[in-house]
Amino acid sequence: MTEKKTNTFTLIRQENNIAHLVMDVANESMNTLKAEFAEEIAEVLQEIKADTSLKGLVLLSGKKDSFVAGADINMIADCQTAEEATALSRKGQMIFDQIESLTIPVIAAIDGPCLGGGLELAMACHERVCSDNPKTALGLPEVQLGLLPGSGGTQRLPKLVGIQKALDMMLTGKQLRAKQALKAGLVLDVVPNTVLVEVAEKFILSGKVKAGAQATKVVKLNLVGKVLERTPFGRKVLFNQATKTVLSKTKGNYPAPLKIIDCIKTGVEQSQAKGYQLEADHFGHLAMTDVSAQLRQIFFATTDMKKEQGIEGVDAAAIENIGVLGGGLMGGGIAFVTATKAKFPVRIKDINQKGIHSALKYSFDLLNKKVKRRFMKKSEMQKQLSMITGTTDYSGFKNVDVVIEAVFEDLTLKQNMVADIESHCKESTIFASNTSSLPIGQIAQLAQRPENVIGLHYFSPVDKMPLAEIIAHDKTSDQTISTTVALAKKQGKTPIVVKDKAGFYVNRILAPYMNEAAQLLLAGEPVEKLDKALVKFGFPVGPMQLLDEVGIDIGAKIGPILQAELGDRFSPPEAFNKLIADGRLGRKVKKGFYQYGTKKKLVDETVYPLLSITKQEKLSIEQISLRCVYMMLNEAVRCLDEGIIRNARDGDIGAIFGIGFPPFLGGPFNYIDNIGATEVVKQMNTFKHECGERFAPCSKLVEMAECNAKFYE
Ligand SMILES: C[C@H](O)CC(=O)SCCNC(=O)CCNC(=O)[C@H](O)C(C)(C)COP(=O)(O)OP(=O)(O)OC[C@H]1O[C@@H](n2cnc3c(N)ncnc32)[C@H](O)[C@@H]1OP(=O)(O)O
Repeated sequence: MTEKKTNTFTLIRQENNIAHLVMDVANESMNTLKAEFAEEIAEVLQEIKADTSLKGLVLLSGKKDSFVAGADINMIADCQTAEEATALSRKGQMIFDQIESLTIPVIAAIDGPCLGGGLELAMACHERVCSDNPKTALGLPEVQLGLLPGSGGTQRLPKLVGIQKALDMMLTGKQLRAKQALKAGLVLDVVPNTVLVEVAEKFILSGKVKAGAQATKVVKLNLVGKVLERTPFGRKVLFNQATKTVLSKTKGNYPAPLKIIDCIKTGVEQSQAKGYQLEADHFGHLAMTDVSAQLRQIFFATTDMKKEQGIEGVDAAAIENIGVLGGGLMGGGIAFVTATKAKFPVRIKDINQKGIHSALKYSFDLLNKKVKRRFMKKSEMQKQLSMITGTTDYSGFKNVDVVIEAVFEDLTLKQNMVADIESHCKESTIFASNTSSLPIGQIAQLAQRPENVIGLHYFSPVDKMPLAEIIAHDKTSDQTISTTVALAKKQGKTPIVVKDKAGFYVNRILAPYMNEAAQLLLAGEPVEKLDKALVKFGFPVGPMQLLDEVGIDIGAKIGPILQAELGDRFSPPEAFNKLIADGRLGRKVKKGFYQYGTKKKLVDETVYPLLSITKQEKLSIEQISLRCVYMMLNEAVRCLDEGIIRNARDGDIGAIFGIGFPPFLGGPFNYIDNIGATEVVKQMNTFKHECGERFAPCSKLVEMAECNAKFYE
């Protein structure tokens, strides 16, 4: 065995004349691709080419459980000009071309994440094989950073999996698990990681991997697929449809998806060389956009947040068993993420069997979907379901470490639950309330061990929404905070620690925005126009639809609580009581601002006479969105000023992950920084003059405007 070593790569020649090229970036937990590797790779390739007795090459990672997480995002963020970023892309393309043009068979042995530039590298190899490690994932997530695959990915992926699948992967950034990658034809086989390299070698020795095979690979397609991908007319339909879908989803706010389509189309219809050129040019341009800068910022922020403990220096207590009180929609969702993501056994208590069944059904339905799609084996589903059990008394609660309460929003009921848990569980058991509006301090008021009481506020649907608010009251212990943060992270959530004041952070900034939309409706602006305005601005749904989804009664219940503690800008419009009296509670009763049961989404026009509204369109879409959004911005700044959130970063991530604040704007604080506090204050004063005192900019914002300050320096 001979060896050649550079900083990052080790080339080890095996006795069977196959060489292993091991990538291991020094001092980093994961491999990422950097421009400076070009010289190291050139050196290694020269060595490989010089050895004429080599039969093949296996490319693998020296890191445990991870292959290559893509190009180094810091390196892209450091580019000062589009030309610089284009040059980076060109360099990547050229290096990968050199790997592809090796005359010995090259196979990538993938264990763990193989993303972005990492997958582009693997696709430049002549074949790929991956492990069945649950961490193995193959994808091109560049679009989520406002970029496109810039090292040949837009050209190679369509050749390997077909145009439709490649469009789907690149436009959504979705990652394929091992089995999905096999089904898509992206890998030759899926094997346990203990034999991964051995199998890769066997593929070379058996002749299954051939140098130059990429060029002749024919993707398996059904008849419709052949018509769509292999005829000019079919491809025209395909690309037009993809463009239409992108525009309807992005409302023109995200430039990367259209550029991705452009690159694929150019490569397929013209030539690979033109495709490469366009890919590099578009990559350079996209890297310089504000959209990409904001999306990269979100990546950096969430990576930092993964490391935070809740309270610095205070370790979380060990947890093994979780209890959930209430088997409703929230309780069911919490049990699901606890059992399937955190992998803790869950004991659900409800007052009746029906509640327990509905919680179990929640998990069954979600897991069964995976089984039906063949993403999961039935035995695995059964194993996961067996982690969730139910009771109508407190049997099985003696050993739970954390109890998450998800019962009705009733203070006395919740205080009784605290007392129950204190008498049925261990002294150390944490009581975490999923309340969305009641102060945690009041829930803990009668507690014997208030230090164990905390808020853990999830968003619906729990299995999808990534945020959790962790609310400490005055007496919550530091260890309770760190333990709850650790639990939320294990459940797959991004937690933010917030102060115990009405509405916490997310609902507090949402309420004035929703109220403003209600004011606009009462002034005659049509329901669908309000929703269209905010969707165009970048929210996933508009305020009227959101009210229908959440429940008009829920909004009405939270409003007065916020008003009592925070003032009149939170007073919900009185006219909305008529909606509740009319039984118009939203989607759950199939009666709200919209009609339900119709094919097309239609406004229920009877809502106008019910609220004594005469429709009259006075404002533009832009004016509508600004009025709603500026109310939210102002409240977010107040939250920062009052210490409700710890910093602007938490406020931005909270708004994006909890409400769907447009990610491309980077969250309320990044957005204000971009517009400039002075400009925001000026606009708010204009609104104040036109619409009333509720638009008065808060003192912190005024102060920032005066000294031209930013939240992020
Ligand atoms: C030209 C090309 O086409 C352009 C590109 O490739 S752009 C990059 C595309 N790749 C991506 O978007 C993947 C980004 N990374 C991820 O999604 C996640 O890190 C992951 C799924 C790979 C792993 O997640 P997880 O196990 O939770 O680990 P996580 O804490 O996020 O990351 C571990 C470390 O790797 C770093 N890292 C991961 N991917 C990185 C990347 N692409 N660039 C820079 N750093 C990266 C993280 O910053 C973190 O660093 P730290 O230890 O110093 O804090």
